[in-house]
Amino acid sequence: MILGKLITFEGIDGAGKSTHLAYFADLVKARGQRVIVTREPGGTPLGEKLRDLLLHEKMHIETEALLMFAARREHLAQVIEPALARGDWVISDRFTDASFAYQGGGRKLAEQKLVALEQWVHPHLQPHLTLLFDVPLDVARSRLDATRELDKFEQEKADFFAATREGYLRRVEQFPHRFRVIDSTRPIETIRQELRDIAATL
Ligand SMILES: Nc1ncnc2c1ncn2[C@@H]1O[C@H](COP(=O)(O)OP(=O)(O)O)[C@@H](O)[C@H]1O
Ligand SMILES: Cc1cn([C@H]2C[C@H](O)[C@@H](COP(=O)(O)OP(=O)(O)O)O2)c(=O)[nH]c1=O
Repeated sequence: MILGKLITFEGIDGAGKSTHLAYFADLVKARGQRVIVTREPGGTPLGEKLRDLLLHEKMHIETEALLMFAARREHLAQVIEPALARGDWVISDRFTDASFAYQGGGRKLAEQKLVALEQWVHPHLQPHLTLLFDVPLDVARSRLDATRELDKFEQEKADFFAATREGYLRRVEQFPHRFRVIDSTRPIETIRQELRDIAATL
């Protein structure tokens, strides 16, 4: 049974979603809600091992998609489903929309294969709310370059990220009721104000 809510954060690398995750979790906690903050790929000991492989090893695109969903299956079983059944809220740094955007959009894996995996791994569960942090590619790239050592995905070329961003925007068109697109080119404080407004409506 689902008593809690699943809220997911999405966006291309460098869009700014990690910057806002803890802030948003605190807003929800301040409303008296128990909150679990987690991430994908990862969120469990096995999932974190799979994350390490996914972010650093070269592999076939279908292997990549299958491992993303394998990590997700474990995450659902160990963390997300028990939390939602307790009535806790789960805020996840990425979930299945990332597979549609990165493996579907970026890597061009057939969408029907991803739909089949989604049907297998979580036929009934969808996020209650998904915040998509959206920025043009050049903004995301300059933010990434400024800060960190790049993993396998972050080393991809601009056309990969253009296709990934398009993949996310297609998901918004398909499921407009659960997405909020955040214009992440604005200053952090302006985005925080929008997050406060969103948290107040939950
Ligand atoms: N609205 C913003 N304006 C300016 N810089 C930002 C903004 N949001 C995030 N950043 C910076 O961009 C970089 C990438 O942000 P991060 O949250 O790690 O991205 P993501 O988790 O989406 O990959 C960080 O250095 C962060 O401080
Ligand atoms: C969940 C998920 C992530 N990814 C990718 C997107 C990211 O490039 C990478 C890890 O995500 P993320 O945790 O956002 O990386 P970082 O902490 O470095 O910002 O995994 C997929 O390709 N498919 C998926 O289903």
